[in-house]
Amino acid sequence: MKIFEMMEKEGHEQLVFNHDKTSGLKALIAIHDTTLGPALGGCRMWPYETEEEAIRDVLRLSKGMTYKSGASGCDYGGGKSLIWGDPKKDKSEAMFRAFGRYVDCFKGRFSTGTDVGTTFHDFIIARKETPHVGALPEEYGGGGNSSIITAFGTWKGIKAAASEAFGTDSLEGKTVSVQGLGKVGYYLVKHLIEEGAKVVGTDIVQDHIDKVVADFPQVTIVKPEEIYSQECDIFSPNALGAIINDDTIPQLKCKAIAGAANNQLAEPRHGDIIREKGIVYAPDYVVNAGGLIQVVDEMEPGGYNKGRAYRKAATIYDMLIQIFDISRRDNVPTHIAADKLVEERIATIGIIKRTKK
Ligand SMILES: NC(=O)c1ccc[n+]([C@@H]2O[C@H](COP(=O)([O-])OP(=O)(O)OC[C@H]3O[C@@H](n4cnc5c(N)ncnc54)[C@H](O)[C@@H]3O)[C@@H](O)[C@H]2O)c1
Repeated sequence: MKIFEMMEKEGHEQLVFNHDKTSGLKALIAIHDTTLGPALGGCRMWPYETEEEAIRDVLRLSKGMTYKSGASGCDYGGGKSLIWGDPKKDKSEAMFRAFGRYVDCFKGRFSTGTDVGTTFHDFIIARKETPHVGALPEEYGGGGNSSIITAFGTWKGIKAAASEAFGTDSLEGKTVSVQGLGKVGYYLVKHLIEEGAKVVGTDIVQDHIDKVVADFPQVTIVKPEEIYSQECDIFSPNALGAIINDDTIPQLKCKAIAGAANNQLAEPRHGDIIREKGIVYAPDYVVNAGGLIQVVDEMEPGGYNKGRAYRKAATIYDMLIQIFDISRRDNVPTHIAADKLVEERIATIGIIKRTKK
């Protein structure tokens, strides 16, 4: 494995190995690009089989964060941290304090928070050693449950997709099929119903379905495998990744896709195929940026401000409108247009920063 070659190819700035003998901490911190601002990215804890697998993952995820931060309009770059271990049995106070001290060495050049395998409890501990952690509960100055703002941003994303597909962003009378009625799905359904949309929903957990139906009895529930073929205007994936694939695309009857689930396209070519079918795709990492916007707001001087965070999350709509314009301008699918938007932003802001020096 040639680490420098990999970093050069993908444009990474830094990869730092952190080890603490007392707690057994083995952590990697990757910084991809800091042109727009300090790097931001969650901390994943996972029992990787090999060191190589962990390095590849942290480099890949940190690059993804450059695009996610850039598309959210925030002045942050991309980074990621990773603790090599089993989140079920390897965690300790000492481990997260040691991790916090390593994060602190970056002096704000990198900030982190929860991801797969870590929870806010871990970062309440790390916070004792560094201020550069976010995604904290309200009583610790954070924004609390990020699913609520993610659902708000997703609703704005659905409206932007509707505007592109139907020439109006009103969802009144439109049918939206929602896959996944979990933490984000529940609050998304609330926004949709309040706007007068017809909602078709599905989940694999009966308790999650029951909660939605109890509060919004007008929602029609279908079996999980039936969600793709629903007669609807918009399909909103809020459960799993890779659900836009060779099996599901022929079933789709929608005119737009917009949802919070990460990595919805099984492969990039599926973005081209849905475009050819005339379906507007709102890129997932733009639609689901609400949680990231909340974490960024926690880092503002004076701390988290809910009104400001929601105003910022509402601009997910404007970002998507720009992406649809680039898609038309350059005749490319929207997932490519989203990457272009970020790359153009990095190029122009990079020049402005040089001019000011
Ligand atoms: N919560 C956030 O702030 C946030 C931020 C960015 C992205 N996301 C992404 O949004 C998606 C939803 O996040 P969440 O926090 O609501 O997670 P969640 O686990 O609370 O909800 C996911 C729901 O999908 C259901 N589900 C799983 N497999 C399914 C299937 N085959 N068919 C139908 N339903 C199925 C689950 O039972 C669950 O109710 C995830 O992909 C997540 O990565 C979430």
